[in-house]
Parts: sequence; structure tokens; C-alpha cells
Amino acid sequence: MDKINKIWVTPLPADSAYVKTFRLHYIQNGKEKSWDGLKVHDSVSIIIFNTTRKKLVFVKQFRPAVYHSIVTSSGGDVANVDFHKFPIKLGITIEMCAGIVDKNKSWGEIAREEILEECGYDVPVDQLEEVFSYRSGVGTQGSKQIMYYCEVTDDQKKFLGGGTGDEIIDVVEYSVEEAREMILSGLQLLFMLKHVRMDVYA
Ligand SMILES: O=c1ccn([C@@H]2O[C@H](COP(=O)(O)OP(=O)(O)O[C@H]3O[C@H](CO)[C@@H](O)[C@H](O)[C@H]3O)[C@@H](O)[C@H]2O)c(=O)[nH]1
Repeated sequence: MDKINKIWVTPLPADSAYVKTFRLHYIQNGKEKSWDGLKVHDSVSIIIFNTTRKKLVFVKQFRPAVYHSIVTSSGGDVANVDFHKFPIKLGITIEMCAGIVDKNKSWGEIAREEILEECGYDVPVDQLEEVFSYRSGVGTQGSKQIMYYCEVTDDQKKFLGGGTGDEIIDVVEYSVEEAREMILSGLQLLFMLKHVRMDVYA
């Protein structure tokens, strides 16, 4: 994951399978306006709690968009990046298991597949509890994500996880207390912890 040693940027091709740009024009109260946006896939995310070991399960991976944003917002040049000033680890995130809705399957089934592919747990769809759905990036994309919660046991772990194809994903686990510490140190896990049932880890 941290072996990245070359980065460059090109314009987005019109046939990107992940992002399409648009300018939406409209008339509001008689005034013509426009808004530039991105069409991206909707997605699912899953809070996974391993009840055997009382651990929350996350994925850790290099996020090119995060790295790009940090470098460019800090005055760096992504096309000629200084890796000493902007080490690759700046773009490595710890997140809930997640996946894009790019298949003709139910959202629950896509979530089930992501849990298996990324984290290695075999979880039936009916074991997934919908927490809520929301739209993110409201100024640019407004895409929908449904967040699920599920409890797993060590017996349900069938593979190491790590993703499919070219994906390079580490599975990491934290106790609720460790996750809380991370929140206190500035990480944005708080909204998620609210949904882990207290009786499970108390
Ligand atoms: O420009 C791109 C975009 C995606 N991919 C591939 O497509 C996969 C998509 O992976 P998937 O696990 O389906 O989605 P995530 O990358 O985990 O992203 C989802 O989860 C994120 C965290 O919740 C959300 O921010 C995103 O909107 C949502 O798509 C990636 O791993 C890559 O292999 C590319 O190669 N190039």
C-alpha cells in the first residue's frame, strides 16, 4: 500500500466508469443559474462488529482523491509531488467497509458482497440492519449511501479479505474504546459508534 512512488494527473476522460461531470442549468425565481457537478455511483457502507472478539472491523486503504485533495489544498503540485513533504500515508484512510452500487443487485446484496470481498466475512443479507441513508457531497455530487450494521463472529470469517482485482485493502480491527480514542484524536468515527448496540460490548 505504501509502495507508491510515482503519481501523475491527466484530464478526466468522458467515458470514466466512475465519475461524469455536468453543468446543470435552471431558472429559480426568474433568474437563470447553473451548477457544476459530478455524477458518481451511489454506495453502501457497513459498520461491522465482531462479537467473538468485541472488535469493530474497518478497512484501510490508499485513497487517491484524499491524497490529491490534501496535496492541492496545501499548495503542493500533484504532478510533481514532493513525497517528503507529502508522504503517501496522508492518503491512507481507515473507513467502514463500503462499495459502489454499480451492479443490478439489491443494495443489501451489494453490501453482503463487499463484506465478503473486503473483510472476508460471510454474512446473509437478512443479518444486515439498515441504519440510515443519506446524501453526501451535496455541493458536488449528492450521491446516496445506505449505511448498514451487522454483527459477525469468527466462524463467519471465510477469507482474509483485502478486496478483489487490483484492490489493496488491509482489514483492521479496533475495540470500541480504541475507536473512541481515535475519535477523540480527531477521527470521524463518532456517528458510527452511536449505532453499535451498547449491550454487545458493555
Ligand atoms: O476512479 C476509480 C474509482 C474506482 N476504481 C475501482 O473501483 C473500486 C470501487 O471500490 P468499491 O469498494 O466498490 O467502492 P469504494 O472505493 O469503497 O467507495 C465507496 O465507499 C466510499 C466510502 O464510504 C464512498 O465514499 C464512495 O462514494 C463509495 O463508492 C475501487 O476499489 C477501484 O478498484 C477505480 O479503479 N478507479
